[in-house]
Amino acid sequence: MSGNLSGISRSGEIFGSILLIDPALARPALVQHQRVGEIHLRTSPRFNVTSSEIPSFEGIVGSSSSLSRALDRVMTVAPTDATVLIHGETGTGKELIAQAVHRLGRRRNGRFVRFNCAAIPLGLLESELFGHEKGAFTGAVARKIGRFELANNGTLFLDEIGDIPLELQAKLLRVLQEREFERLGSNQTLHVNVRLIAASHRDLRQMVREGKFREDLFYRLNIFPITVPALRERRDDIPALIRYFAEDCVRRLDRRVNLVPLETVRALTEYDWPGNIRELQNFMERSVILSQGVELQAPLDDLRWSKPVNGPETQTLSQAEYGHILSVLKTTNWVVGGPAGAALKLGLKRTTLIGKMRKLGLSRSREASVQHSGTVTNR
Ligand SMILES: Nc1ncnc2c1ncn2[C@@H]1O[C@H](COP(=O)(O)OP(=O)(O)OP(=O)(O)O)[C@@H](O)[C@H]1O
Repeated sequence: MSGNLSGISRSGEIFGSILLIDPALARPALVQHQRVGEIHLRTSPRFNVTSSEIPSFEGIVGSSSSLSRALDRVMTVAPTDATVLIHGETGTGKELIAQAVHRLGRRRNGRFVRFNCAAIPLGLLESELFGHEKGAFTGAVARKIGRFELANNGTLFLDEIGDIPLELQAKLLRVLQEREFERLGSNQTLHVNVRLIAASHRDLRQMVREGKFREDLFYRLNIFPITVPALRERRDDIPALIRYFAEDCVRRLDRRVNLVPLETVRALTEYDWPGNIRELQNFMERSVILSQGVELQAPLDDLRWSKPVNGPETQTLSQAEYGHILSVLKTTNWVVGGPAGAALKLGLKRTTLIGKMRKLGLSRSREASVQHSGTVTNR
């Protein structure tokens, strides 16, 4: 049987009885439909693996039909070595899907090299991907091995591929087609054997129509597309994710929480989660930290951020921080790093700002989806 079932059993012992192994799919399927109820957490060290109530496959929690469709596609494509293009909003788990494709494929013993192409200036991006020779440009004090070389005989996961400038797309196409490239500042052609998995929250087809993405590259990438559904399109998965993140945080942070009350589960299941699973994960961590007793005290008021409001309200510090960072990002047209980027304007390092944005669930796609759904924010 293939698939990672480590989340279900421990020391050969099966906990609980609500999981079935679907022999056709070789992964756990939940027998009964998730119902919304209070959640009793299992946080004793005996359960320091994913507890049995949590349906998961390759570390991907959930059993909704839309997620199952995506996981079926993962299992179909993984052994083929084909290029995969993953589409989904920010925080939906695209990287987890990419890792599953790698682990279930022929290259599982090779490296999985991840690289995020977002908000990186052209020159730096080129040298990160393809490497450079010593002296190739000012500041190139030593030879640098690029991600393609690092991923040789393994998998390269290029996140936010829609952010690769047109100038570099031709070079990327050449590596995909000819499997060869040169380091910056070198005439020597290098040959690599890399499986590419690309991901984007943008509509690449639309970018092709707008002339922002090369059509030939799009078709070369779009051999096997996988769409990861937004969390609001798979609300059935929310209770399992609440349990998963709550149990993880309680153990990690050594807290006493053992119950998620019904009204909290209800509110979290109804909320739209524009930042998707990352936003839920961060929210659960915040909730566990804020909880004094055994019952989870979730700051449900924070969830009103993206809902219509009638009048001025007092902002929390996080809301104020979110609003300020957002307004600066708008002035830089969402450029984070570099001399014209938001990080410099805010007096932060690029990585610090990116970390803050992740923690706050602040992203361009979230803002776009909030505007798209016509909601008014109170930030
Ligand atoms: N189904 C899931 N089960 C458990 N954890 C998940 C699941 N999906 C996502 N996560 C967690 O949520 C966080 C965000 O996931 P991930 O980085 O894979 O999303 P992404 O779509 O690649 O985001 P981005 O577009 O911003 O790069 C990670 O910490 C990941 O482990």
